[in-house]
Amino acid sequence: MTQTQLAVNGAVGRMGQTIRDTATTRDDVSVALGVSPTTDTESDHPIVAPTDRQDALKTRDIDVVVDFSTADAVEPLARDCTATDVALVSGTTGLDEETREVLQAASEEVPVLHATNFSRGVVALQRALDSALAALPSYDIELLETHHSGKQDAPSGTATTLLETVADHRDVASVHGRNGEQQREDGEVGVFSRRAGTVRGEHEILLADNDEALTLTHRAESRGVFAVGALDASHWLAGRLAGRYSVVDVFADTTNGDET
Ligand SMILES: NC(=O)C1=CN([C@@H]2O[C@H](COP(=O)(O)OP(=O)(O)OC[C@H]3O[C@@H](n4cnc5c(N)ncnc54)[C@H](OP(=O)(O)O)[C@@H]3O)[C@@H](O)[C@H]2O)C=CC1
Ligand SMILES: O=C(O)C1=N[C@H](C(=O)O)C[C@H](O)C1
Repeated sequence: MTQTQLAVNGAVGRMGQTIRDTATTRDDVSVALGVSPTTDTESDHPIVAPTDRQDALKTRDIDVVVDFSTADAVEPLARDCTATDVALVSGTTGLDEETREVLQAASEEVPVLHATNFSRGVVALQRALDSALAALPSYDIELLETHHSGKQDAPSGTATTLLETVADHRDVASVHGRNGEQQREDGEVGVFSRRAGTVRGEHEILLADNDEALTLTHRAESRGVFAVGALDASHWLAGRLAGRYSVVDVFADTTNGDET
C-alpha cells in the first residue's frame, strides 16, 4: 500500500493534535509536516509557520494537506495548495462566501474535499433528515447543537449543512434563538447553539406536528471520530484528478480506515 504523506494545517489545535495522534496508529497515512502559528516542541515532525508553508509543501513532497484551523486561514491555504499542486482536505467551519469560492476555484487545479463533519454518523443523519423531510412535508422543524466552550463559530458548520438540507425541501428562514414575545412563524426554523465544557459535538433536529414529534440526534463521543474520517478522506483523495469531492464519495469506498 502506498503511504500518503500529509501536512496538518492547524497542527497544534484540538483537531490538529487528534489528527496527528490518530495518524500514528495507521499504515496508510503519515504526517510529515505540521503548519501552525505556534509550535510544538515535542513534535516528531517539523512544524512551520503559515508563511513558510508553501516552501515546506514543495520540499517535503506532501500529497495532501489536512486542515482544521480557522475560517480566515483557509483562503491562503487553498492558494498554497494550488501553487504547489497538493490536494486539500479541509474540515474548518464558519467559511464565508468568498472563501467557499476560493475553494471552488482551487478545485479546478487540485483535488479538494471540504466537509463540515467527518463522522460517518452525520452522513447517515443527513440521509435520515432528507427522508424525514420528504415524509413529513409540513411538520415544524427546530435544530439544537451543543459544543465545547472553546468553539469559535455559531451555529456549527454541521448545523449549517443540515439547514441546507432543510432548504432543499422547502422555503425556510432560520431564527437564531428566541426572546420575549416571539411566537413561532410559518416556515421558521429555530436554531439554538449551546456552548459548555468539553462536549465534542451534538446535533438534534426536531420535526413536530399532528400530535407527534420525531427527533434525529447525533452525538460525537470523541474527536477521534472526525480524525478517522478526515484521514480516510486524505488517503482516498491522494493521486486523484483535480475536482470537488465529498465525504459521501469517500465513505462509499472505505470503512473506518480500511478499503472496502
Ligand atoms: N469537519 C469536522 O468534522 C470538524 C471540524 N472542526 C472545525 O475545525 C476547526 C478547528 O477546530 P479546533 O481544532 O477545535 O480549533 P483550535 O482553535 O483548537 O485549533 C485551530 C488551530 O488553528 C491554528 N491556526 C490559526 N491560524 C492559522 C493559520 N493561518 N494557519 C494554520 N493554522 C492556524 C490555531 O493556532 P493559534 O491557536 O496559535 O492561533 C489553532 O492551533 C474549527 O473550524 C472547527 O469547527 C472541528 C472538529 C470536527
Ligand atoms: O468545533 C468543533 O468541535 C466541531 N465542529 C464541526 C462543526 O462546526 O459542525 C463538527 C463537529 O460538530 C465538531
